[in-house]
Amino acid sequence: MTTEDFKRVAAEAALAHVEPGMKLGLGTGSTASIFIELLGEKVAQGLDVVGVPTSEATREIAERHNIPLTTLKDTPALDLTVDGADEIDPDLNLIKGGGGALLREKIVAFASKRMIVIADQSKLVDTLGAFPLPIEVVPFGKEPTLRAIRELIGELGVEGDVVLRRAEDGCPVVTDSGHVILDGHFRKIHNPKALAATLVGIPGVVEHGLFLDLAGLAIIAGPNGVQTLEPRGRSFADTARKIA
Ligand SMILES: O=C[C@H](O)[C@H](O)[C@H](O)COP(=O)(O)O
Repeated sequence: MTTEDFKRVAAEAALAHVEPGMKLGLGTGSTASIFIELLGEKVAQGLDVVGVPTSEATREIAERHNIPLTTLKDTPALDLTVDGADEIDPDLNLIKGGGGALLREKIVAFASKRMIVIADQSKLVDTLGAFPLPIEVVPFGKEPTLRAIRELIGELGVEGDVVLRRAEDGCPVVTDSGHVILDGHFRKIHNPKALAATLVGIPGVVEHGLFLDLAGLAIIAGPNGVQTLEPRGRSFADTARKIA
């Protein structure tokens, strides 16, 4: 089986958690896209759900599969978000944003009672950080923002450089919300909470790709089949967030 097959197996397993009437957060990326495609098949068979896309790319995919969509304005509280990740640690802390959708992904996950992360086994890590950490910043003043990030993470003892993400044509990648992305090549993030707190305190930083205490269940597929992981010491049921 290929990585694509594993992604499909994980996405299929996540479908079992979708119930009629649910309001869903629809993730972004290749794994989430497979989930959306499979969800579309269920919708075609009569499943009644509504979704909030986490990116314009996901909106297009969901529309193509005739999944009814809503907005956080009309539907501010969601039942479940299903999304992929770039890295997943044993506490189900995540790095997300490899595709640049981290801001909307985090807003949607935070508006959801529960979040399931789906992935192939290669995304499991002991310590986050081998995947560059995306940091979404306002274009205005991105140079001093970058300098401040370098300086303050240095004080935290986090090593590695932070670089502006560019597209193939050399231009900065611009997110759906009109921001740019800095990628932090930290190799190992030993204290994700401290790093997250430092980053959000820097003017110009809109969001970062550390998703801490958001995922309640990881569905991981690999050569040995599907494994489900819960955050250490908590069951998926306990992770339900109290939202309006
Ligand atoms: O911005 C992109 C998202 O955070 C994706 O969920 C993440 O990059 C994983 O994508 P994929 O399933 O394609 O590996």
